[in-house]
Amino acid sequence: MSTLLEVDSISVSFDGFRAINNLSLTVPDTGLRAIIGPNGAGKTTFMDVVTGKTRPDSGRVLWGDGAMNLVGLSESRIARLGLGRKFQRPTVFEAQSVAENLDMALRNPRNPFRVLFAKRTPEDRTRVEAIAEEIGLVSHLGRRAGELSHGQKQWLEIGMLLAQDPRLLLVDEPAAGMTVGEREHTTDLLGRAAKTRAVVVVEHDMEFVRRLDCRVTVLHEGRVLAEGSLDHVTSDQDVIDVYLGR
Ligand SMILES: Nc1ncnc2c1ncn2[C@@H]1O[C@H](COP(=O)(O)OP(=O)(O)OP(=O)(O)O)[C@@H](O)[C@H]1O
Repeated sequence: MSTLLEVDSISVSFDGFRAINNLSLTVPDTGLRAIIGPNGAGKTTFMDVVTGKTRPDSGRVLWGDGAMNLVGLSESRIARLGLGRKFQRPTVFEAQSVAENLDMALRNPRNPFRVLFAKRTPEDRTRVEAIAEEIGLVSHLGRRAGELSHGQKQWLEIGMLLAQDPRLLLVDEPAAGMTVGEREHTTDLLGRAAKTRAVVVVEHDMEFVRRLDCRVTVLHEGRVLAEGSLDHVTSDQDVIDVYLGR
């Protein structure tokens, strides 16, 4: 395993308030990582910096074998390098079928001419089915996305990101609003996706993080408070104090 992403000493201030304070962390090229932290810990700002939405005041975000610095690159350029971001709310094309949503995602990113001129090839169809299988929606391929449950829409959107074959998938609170069964399915799905790429899950829900069974980074006031297994970080006195609001 080698390092895919290295966040090196980044700081972000909003009107003099330090949302991220000299934060450093590394993400290997495969496997799951959870980032947790109380409200205002800087989780969203962290994702915004990595994806190019927010430019840090200082620090570097290094990517891939060549340690390319992503700071200053546009969001679309960073996405094309292989960084996919799943926002909290599902954004799928509700009027289109599950298959059409996956198909569009498959054709969309790298080559716009392909989207304009290409017919759907047998390979595309096979790939759509493989992704539907992976996200557990193979029996729903013909359904309109708008008819899916909240959890199914989230899986579809994850599938649309997987169609673009990202090297890193950043997922914001995937378990929010899901039933227990949907959460289990989501854990399995993310675990499978992380076998061949890095998956970083930003989450509030400790139970969900426990099921992910992965290394956890706890953020607080814009810095890393603790890192390790969930058992390790939840027995850390600083983490206990922060979570109990002491
Ligand atoms: N655009 C902004 N302008 C001013 N302050 C901001 C801005 N964005 C974030 N902040 C502040 O920076 C801090 C970190 O916010 P951030 O949204 O990154 O935390 P978070 O861990 O994602 O919190 P939550 O779990 O509530 O979403 C907070 O105190 C927040 O109020």
